[in-house]
Amino acid sequence: MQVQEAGGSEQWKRVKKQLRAELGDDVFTSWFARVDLEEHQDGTVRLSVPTRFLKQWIQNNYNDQLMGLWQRECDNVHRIELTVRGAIRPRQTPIAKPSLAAPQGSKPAAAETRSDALSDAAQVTRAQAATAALGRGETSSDNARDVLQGAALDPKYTFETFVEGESNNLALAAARQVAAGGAVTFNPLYLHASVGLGKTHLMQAVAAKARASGRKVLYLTAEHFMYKFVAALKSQSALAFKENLRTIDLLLIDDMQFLHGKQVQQEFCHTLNALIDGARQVIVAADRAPSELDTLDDRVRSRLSGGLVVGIQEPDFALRRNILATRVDTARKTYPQFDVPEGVLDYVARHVASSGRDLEGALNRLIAHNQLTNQPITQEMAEMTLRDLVRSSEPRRVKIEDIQRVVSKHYNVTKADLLSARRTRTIVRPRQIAMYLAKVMTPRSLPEIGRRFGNRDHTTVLHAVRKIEEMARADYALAQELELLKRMLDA
Ligand SMILES: Nc1ncnc2c1ncn2[C@@H]1O[C@H](COP(=O)(O)OP(=O)(O)OP(=O)(O)O)[C@@H](O)[C@H]1O
Repeated sequence: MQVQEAGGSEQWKRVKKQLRAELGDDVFTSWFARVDLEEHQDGTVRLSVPTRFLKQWIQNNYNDQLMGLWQRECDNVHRIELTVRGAIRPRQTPIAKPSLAAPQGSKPAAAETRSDALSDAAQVTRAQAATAALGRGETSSDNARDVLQGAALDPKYTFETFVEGESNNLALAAARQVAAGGAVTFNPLYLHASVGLGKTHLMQAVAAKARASGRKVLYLTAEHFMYKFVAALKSQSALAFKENLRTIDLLLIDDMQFLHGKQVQQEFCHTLNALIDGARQVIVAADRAPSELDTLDDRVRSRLSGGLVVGIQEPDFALRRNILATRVDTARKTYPQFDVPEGVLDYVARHVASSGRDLEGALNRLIAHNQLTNQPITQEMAEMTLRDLVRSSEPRRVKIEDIQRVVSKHYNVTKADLLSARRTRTIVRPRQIAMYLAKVMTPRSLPEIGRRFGNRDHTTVLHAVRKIEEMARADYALAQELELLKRMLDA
């Protein structure tokens, strides 16, 4: 057996110096400040760390880097071994005297056994106590513990109040399954949608349900996560922060698009890996698909895409109408006299088309108007009260004539064909598309659109709008074509 190579501590010093240069002070301090060299013998470098968590973390995330740096120092190194120091073992001088060198594995094995007898919770407490004992003060351990508190949940956001529609049914089903617990199947679950389409509502519904069933849940926005992480780094309690995160059963990160900063992303990725590898559930929500999160590091993006990615589309008329009806029912619990005629609900659902948030805003405005003026809610009152909202939700100021011109040119039919009663397929489809575009791109009502398309009934227009919405959901090429037409009209 080869005895301890002289100069190991010098080598370890250089390895640490290089690690610090490569990782930066903050990351180096949070992971490597408490790593000691125990032995360097027979090509094996034995390092010790204070907790099992730290051992696993370094093994999972920094093993190759450590190996590379050691091999630069000494090319016979072929193995890095990490062991957990016992809680009360006095710190040893890194290099044992040659005559005292223990047989390979004997001491670390004992240390490991002692440490394994301690629960994870005890280790976390110990890490925090150690941090405090190092004179880093109350704030560091407070910060670390504080991470588990997460952001407050809005009691309104439950599965019961979430309205299902074609644009969100897959996301809802996945969220329900995750909330129910059991075997972890989609991990991470990644929900994406543009603003106000119900991501936060669904995330919080999952969090509330999982928490009620006794699971340890942490719901944070990405900004919140960054803030906590940076605060932990500043107070030098990053290790306890990460150890605490590791005890979570379900981690939910909202508004992922706001996660910035290389170091924070790196740490988030490590946390993600640790949780997923430990079969803990992670749910992430963002305003776009992972592939479009261009501020994110490739590794984070790829890990995020590795579970189930589900988009929530814009609500169709039926869903908007149902969301409104549900909201009216809820409002009636507080204002029993609140009454919204069906026609007004249709009007709001048709004209406030962009998101759940806008629908809610529109309804709140009707309630306020009704309460403050005692005026009943009528079509006229709604049109007046929601004037600016309807106008601002009009995506663009496009004229029906422009739509007819662009569509007829694109599909090679005449405008007269579009307005005619002819029912050949080559004319029916472009006509329906033109009516659909008139609905989504102009503020015109269905009867008015009908009139402008050869005096058709408003139900014919409604049928065309639904038909095209339905086809575009199933047919990606058609959805693309509609986008193209919209862009041409928008130019
Ligand atoms: N399907 C739905 N059923 C009931 N309410 C909904 C639905 N979709 C959206 N909402 C409501 O619309 C509002 C906005 O939704 P939410 O905050 O969840 O959107 P978001 O996608 O997280 O948007 P942002 O990215 O802007 O945060 C909330 O009040 C929510 O309850």
